[in-house]
Amino acid sequence: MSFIYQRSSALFQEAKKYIPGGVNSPVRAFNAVGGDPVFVERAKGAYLQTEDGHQIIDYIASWGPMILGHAFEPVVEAVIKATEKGTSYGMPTAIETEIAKLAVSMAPNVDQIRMVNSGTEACMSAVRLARGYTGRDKIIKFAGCYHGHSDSFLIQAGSGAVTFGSPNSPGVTQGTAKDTLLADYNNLEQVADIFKQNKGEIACVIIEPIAGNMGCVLPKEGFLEGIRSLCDEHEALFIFDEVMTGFRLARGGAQEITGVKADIVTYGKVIGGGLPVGAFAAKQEIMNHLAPLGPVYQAGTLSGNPLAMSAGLAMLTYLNNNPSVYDNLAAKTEYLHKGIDTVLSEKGMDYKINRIGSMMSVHFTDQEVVDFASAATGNNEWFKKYFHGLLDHGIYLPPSAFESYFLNDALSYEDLDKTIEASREVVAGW
Ligand SMILES: Cc1ncc(COP(=O)(O)O)c(C=O)c1O
Ligand SMILES: N[C@H](C=O)CCC(=O)O
Repeated sequence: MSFIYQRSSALFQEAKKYIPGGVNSPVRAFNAVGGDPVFVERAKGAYLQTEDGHQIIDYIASWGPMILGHAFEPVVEAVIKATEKGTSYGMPTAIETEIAKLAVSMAPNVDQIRMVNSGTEACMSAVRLARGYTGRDKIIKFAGCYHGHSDSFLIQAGSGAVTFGSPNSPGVTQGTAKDTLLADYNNLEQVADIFKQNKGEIACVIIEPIAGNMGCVLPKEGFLEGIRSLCDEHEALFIFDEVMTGFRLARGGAQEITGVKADIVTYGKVIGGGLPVGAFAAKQEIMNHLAPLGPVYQAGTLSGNPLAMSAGLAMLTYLNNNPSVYDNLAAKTEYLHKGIDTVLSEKGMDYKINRIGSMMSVHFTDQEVVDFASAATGNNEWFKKYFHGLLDHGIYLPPSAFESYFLNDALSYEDLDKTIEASREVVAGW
């Protein structure tokens, strides 16, 4: 079987005339896997309907937000209802407090939350808040972690930045770059060394507590706990970037799963129910430093937009009332993991599969994938063949090895079996 994407290719050619590279976010362009991207016409549940009329199984869920599947009824209804009342006011609304109250009741260790429009904004604002709070400039980040495209983070960044070979983007000034100090994921000694060499200068450590932008990479036991202690010892703040993991891995995200407390937590994706939302949250004592209460300025014309808040509220309400979703998702992800594991091991291939909750990634390498360097040992030719092979069978995986799969609750075991069988057929000929 081979799906044809003629209309997608034509649409891509047209798009390239008016949009740089034909896309509004680089990873969509398929540069890492070759070929033309698939254009989507609509989506429902676990399936994307392509512009060529094919129904394909979706494993990216809009890069995470669509945890309950596409066009989830309660979210769609909430957005329609909100739209009928008006699309933006630039004035406070009751729904902003409603979603804030619910979000802080689900997330551990935070009292208040501020809504923004993207994960990038959330992380950028969280770091500014940490700098304003501590009166220090330097931050520590980890190679292969992606915190959006704000200047301070485009230093050895993961996701599209590394996929496109510019983890350190031109346009980021030396002045900005010098304040971002780098460590390897899962290397606590390096973090301790950086603290030692920059005594009294580190404002914060920002991390994906469970990483999803170099594939899915899990923290080793003691790693996050060790950073927590270092931050306490040096009076620096610990920022968990939970843009991917927040409300996805558990009601309380990675903080709940790891048991490690962050000082500031950033959110995105699921919290917006598929609309453009980001957020950052902390204890009141830290949040009091934000304008209009404190001197750290942060703002947004469309922040707390009523459509976005309605979508987010419907999504969080469902997840809060149906915690079994998380167990179901974890069971489905484990099933897929085991199925692909069997196929690849029977074939005698070098591979590693990392998984937690509803996130996983397949790495074509013989090394344990624990940081960016080990993720980069993956055989990209195999990755491309695997990606296109599955796409030919109507299965859409993330089009880069430096991304995670995101499973959604609408996926059936039949969909998972189809994916496993397709994997078997794809690698059979290798
Ligand atoms: C962990 C993480 N942080 C931040 C971001 C930035 O979010 P956005 O793309 O909404 O700006 C992303 C995704 O892009 C992400 O995965
Ligand atoms: N890894 C990124 C977000 O999670 C991928 C989405 C994008 O950059 O468009």
